[in-house]
Amino acid sequence: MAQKIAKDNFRSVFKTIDKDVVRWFPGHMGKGLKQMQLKLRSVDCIIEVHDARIPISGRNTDFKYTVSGVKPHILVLNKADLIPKKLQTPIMDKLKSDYKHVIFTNCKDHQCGGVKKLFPLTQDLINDSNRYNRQDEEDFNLMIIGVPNVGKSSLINALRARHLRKGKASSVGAKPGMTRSVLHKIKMCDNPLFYMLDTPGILTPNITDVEVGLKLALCATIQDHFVGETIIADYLLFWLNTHNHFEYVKYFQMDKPCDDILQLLAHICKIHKKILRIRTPLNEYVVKPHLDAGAQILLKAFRDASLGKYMLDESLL
Ligand SMILES: Nc1nc2c(ncn2[C@@H]2O[C@H](COP(=O)(O)OP(=O)(O)OP(=O)(O)O)[C@@H](O)[C@H]2O)c(=O)[nH]1
Repeated sequence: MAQKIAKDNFRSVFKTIDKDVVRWFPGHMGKGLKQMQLKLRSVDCIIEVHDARIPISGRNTDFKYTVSGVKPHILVLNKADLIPKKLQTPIMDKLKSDYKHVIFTNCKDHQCGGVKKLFPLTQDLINDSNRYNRQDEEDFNLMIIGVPNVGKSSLINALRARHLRKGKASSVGAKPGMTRSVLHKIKMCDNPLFYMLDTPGILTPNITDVEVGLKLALCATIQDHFVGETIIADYLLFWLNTHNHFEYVKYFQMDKPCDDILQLLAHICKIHKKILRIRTPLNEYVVKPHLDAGAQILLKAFRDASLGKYMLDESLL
């Protein structure tokens, strides 16, 4: 009840920023998309990876018209360990008109059922498809696509560990934009002979909806400093409050929920001792909370699920 009363005064709309804040489409992404299109003739199946925390928001719909269409296509929703498991079926139901084949994976766990299922499904879809110019080829080429930082390299490594017992072929990074070398061909499996074309993460060039852009930022598909840690943290607080997820109150040892990001960040700085000492022109020191450091702590707690497992598109199901 206390939470209900507090929430009545909270924001119901997030309206602080300009659309341009979430627009980020570096040159290498445009170049990458063109190179992917050129390689399509030699591809037998497309594996599109997306973040399971935003299964509906932020998928690059350009893929559908440019690199996909006639080829078998599987949507892999990775980082499934970060969302409540019970949401997997409703998500598949919601996506079924766009994607016939959806698999949930957790690349942190090589025994994960989704990683095990992926290649048998790929093989079935290729067998049932028209390979056009590639009918006589004995090897199968897969292309992995997706927006940055959704775990494409991690999935390649997990599949290679499973099918080839090999170590890392693709570098994994916590920051988006790690994979820039365009269209690396990587052996994935001997029998059947599968190769994977690794591609750089490509964001949709026109993020028209600010909330979609902020969800992409919250899931670290856009580098934090392009949007600003405090703005992303503010959106997280807004999202948690509007979806009645108040686990942060206990996690950050607060008395009650709050809707003011500066108040929350100041509190986090206090308990984590993130304080800045600033010298004044009069040679005196003032102390103030290191708000960016507080925002990073809050974002990290969301991203590693310490605050709880959340699926940011839950109201779209
Ligand atoms: N919790 C969790 N984290 C994951 C999973 N898969 C990948 N990660 C993490 O997500 C981050 C990005 O992983 P990458 O594999 O580098 O992602 P990518 O899509 O290749 O990134 P780009 O090269 O930027 O396009 C890393 O910090 C990984 O450890 C997963 O299934 N669960």
